[in-house]
Amino acid sequence: MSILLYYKSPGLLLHSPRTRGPLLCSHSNSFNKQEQTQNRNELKFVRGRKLLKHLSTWGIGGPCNYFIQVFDQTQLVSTIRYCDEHSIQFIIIGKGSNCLFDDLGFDGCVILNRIEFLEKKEPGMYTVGSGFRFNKLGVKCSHEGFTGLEFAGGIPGTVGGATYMNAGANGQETAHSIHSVDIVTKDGQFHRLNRTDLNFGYRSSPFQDMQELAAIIAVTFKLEQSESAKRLHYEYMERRRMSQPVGEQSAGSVFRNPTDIRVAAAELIDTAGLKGFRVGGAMVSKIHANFFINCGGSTSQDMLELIALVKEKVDQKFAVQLKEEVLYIHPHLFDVNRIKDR
Ligand SMILES: NC(=O)C1=CN([C@@H]2O[C@H](COP(=O)(O)OP(=O)(O)OC[C@H]3O[C@@H](n4cnc5c(N)ncnc54)[C@H](OP(=O)(O)O)[C@@H]3O)[C@@H](O)[C@H]2O)C=CC1
Ligand SMILES: C=C(O[C@H]1[C@H](O)[C@@H](CO)O[C@H](OP(=O)(O)OP(=O)(O)OC[C@H]2O[C@@H](n3ccc(=O)[nH]c3=O)[C@H](O)[C@@H]2O)[C@@H]1NC(C)=O)C(=O)O
Repeated sequence: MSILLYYKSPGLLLHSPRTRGPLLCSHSNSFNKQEQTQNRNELKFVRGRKLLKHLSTWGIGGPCNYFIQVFDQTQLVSTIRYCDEHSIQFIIIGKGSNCLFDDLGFDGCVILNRIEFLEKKEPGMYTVGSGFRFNKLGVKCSHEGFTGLEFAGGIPGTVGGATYMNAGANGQETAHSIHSVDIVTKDGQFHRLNRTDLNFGYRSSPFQDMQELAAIIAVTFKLEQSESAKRLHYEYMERRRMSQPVGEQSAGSVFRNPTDIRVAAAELIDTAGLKGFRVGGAMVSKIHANFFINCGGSTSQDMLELIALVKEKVDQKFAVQLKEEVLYIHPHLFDVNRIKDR
C-alpha cells in the first residue's frame, strides 16, 4: 500500500530519537519563507511493506513501518518534521552498505537519501548532495585529474555515509578532502560547517555524536590537481578486486582495525583460523577475513551471532577486543549502536 500524506504544519519542534552529542557549528541559516511553502509538498510514504533487505548490501532485514525517498533538502526536512509531529522515529540511510537491519524490520520511518546533485564551483571544488554515489564521485574526480578521492572507487556507499563514517582506504580518507559540510539540525536550521571546525578520526566523525543533527545534506570537497590521479584510481580498484569479495553480499569491513596494535582485524581473524567459519547463512569470507558474507538466506540473528563468536574467539586467542564498524539498527528501541562501540 502506498499513501500520500500532505505536510502542512509550519511549526518545527523535533524530538528525533537519534542520540548525539554537542553541536559544533560555524554559521547558521534558517530556512526561508519560500522553503517553508515548498515544505507543503506531498510526501509519498510506503506503509509497512518495504523490506529493508532490499536497501542493504547485506541483503538482510524485514519491513519498516514507513519508507520514503527524498530527492532534495525540502523533502527531507518535511519528512523529518512529519516524523516528529507523529512521534515516528526515523533513520536516514544511503546505500545501506554499512548497516545491519533486523529481520523484524524497523518500527519507524526509513528515509532513503536520493539528494544527488553535483556542482563544480571552481576547478577541483565539487559540491555534492549527500545521496550522491561515493564511487561515482571518486571516478569523476580522478578522471578529471584531481587527487584525494581515488580510494572511493568501488566503495558502495553515499557521500553522506562516507562523511558520517569518515570512510577510508589505501591511506586516503574522506575527511582529508572535505572543505565544508552542510547539515540540517533537528530544529530545521541549515548550517555550513567548515572542515577546520570538524574533528575527524579513524572511521569517526563529529556527526556520529552530534545530538542536534538531523542529516548531512551536502558536502564540498576541495581537491588538488594531479597527473597520476586516474592511474592511482585504477590501481586501487585492481587492489580491491584482488583482495576483497567483490560482488558478494557484504557490508565491507565488519570490524575497525585496532588502533593500539599494528595488526589488522582481518589478520587476527584469519590467524585464528576463522575464514569460512559459518553460522547459518552468514560466513567469514574465504577471501578477506574482515568481510562477512550473506551466502544465502542469512538472518540478522545469524550475522549477529557470527560477529559475537568471532569477537569471542579473537579475544580468547589474542586478548584483543575487536570493535564493530558496521551499525546495527535495532527494530524497536532506538539503539543503532548495540554492536558498535565507538
Ligand atoms: N572502504 C570500503 O570498502 C567500504 C566502505 N563503506 C563505507 O561505509 C559507509 C556507508 O555509506 P552508506 O551505504 O551510504 O551508509 P548507510 O546507508 O549504510 O548508512 C549508515 C549510517 O550512516 C548514517 N548516515 C548515512 N547517510 C547520512 C546522512 N546523509 N546524514 C546523516 N547520517 C547519515 C546513518 O547513521 P545513524 O542512523 O546513526 O544516523 C546511517 O544509519 C560509507 O562510509 C562507505 O564508504 C562501506 C562498504 C565498503
Ligand atoms: C572495506 C573497508 O575498508 C578497508 C579498505 O578497503 C582497505 C584497503 O585500504 O583497508 C582496510 O582494510 P584492511 O585493514 O583489512 O586492509 P587489507 O590491506 O585488506 O588487510 C590488512 C592486513 O590484513 C591482512 N589480511 C587481510 C585479509 C585476510 O583475509 N587476511 C589477512 O591476513 C593483509 O595481508 C594485510 O596485512 C579498510 N578497513 C578498515 C576497517 O580500516 C571498509 O571500511 O568497509
